[in-house]
Amino acid sequence: MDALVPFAPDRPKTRLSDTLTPDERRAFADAMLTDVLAALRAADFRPRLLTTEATDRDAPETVDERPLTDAVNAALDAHDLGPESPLAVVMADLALATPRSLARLRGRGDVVLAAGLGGGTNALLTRDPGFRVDYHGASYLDHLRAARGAGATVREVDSRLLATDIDERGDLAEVLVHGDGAARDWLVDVGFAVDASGGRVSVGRQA
Ligand SMILES: Nc1nc2c(ncn2[C@@H]2O[C@H](COP(=O)(O)OP(=O)(O)OP(=O)(O)O)[C@@H](O)[C@H]2O)c(=O)[nH]1
Ligand SMILES: C[C@H](OP(=O)(O)O)C(=O)O
Repeated sequence: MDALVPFAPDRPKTRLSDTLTPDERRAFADAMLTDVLAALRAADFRPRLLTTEATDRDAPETVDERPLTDAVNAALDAHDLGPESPLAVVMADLALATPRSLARLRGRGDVVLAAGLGGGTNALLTRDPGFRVDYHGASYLDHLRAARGAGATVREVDSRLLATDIDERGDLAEVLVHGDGAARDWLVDVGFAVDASGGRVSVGRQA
């Protein structure tokens, strides 16, 4: 089963600008991508990168410089969607995604949606030839509406691991606490650690 992984390596993770330098943000985004590709493969998906610039990854890739929604919809146009040929779309910043959580995308339903915290759509799978995406904003609600409007049956996947996209400084604590892959290793290597000294969990960095 094919899984499209959108990836924008040129200026990634701008919401982490207060915490990581541009080079570090690129390296961290790359480490998260490593984890997502590994988890997809372990869940028997065939990952395919949809990237804004060429990468040297060992995965097939389409380079498309258009904004996210246009690029994903072009990939949906090009895929012969149907019950026997679904396409998943899984974001590259799901550092906690496990094979088991990703496998839930295969559930029944013409359109299967895994929400992100904050209203986004971190992962989906469609078998419906008429469904198209509209990312950013409350895209989860937009996707629910679009799928129902197209007469598709919808299944929602309620998964903490898929809901946790890593966008902001506070999200790094989730990676340090729950992650066990390249993204967590990268954070530890550059000096990040969980700081629970104030009774609440945050992240600190050693100089
Ligand atoms: N192909 C493609 N992927 C994108 C684009 N914008 C974002 N992505 C990817 O889509 C996923 C979700 O991205 P966001 O969290 O919205 O954006 P981001 O660039 O990672 O982070 P911010 O700059 O903080 O918004 C990540 O896997 C990004 O790499 C785009 O224009 N084209
Ligand atoms: C791609 C976008 O991600 P967010 O900007 O919500 O992290 C969305 O899920 O619509």
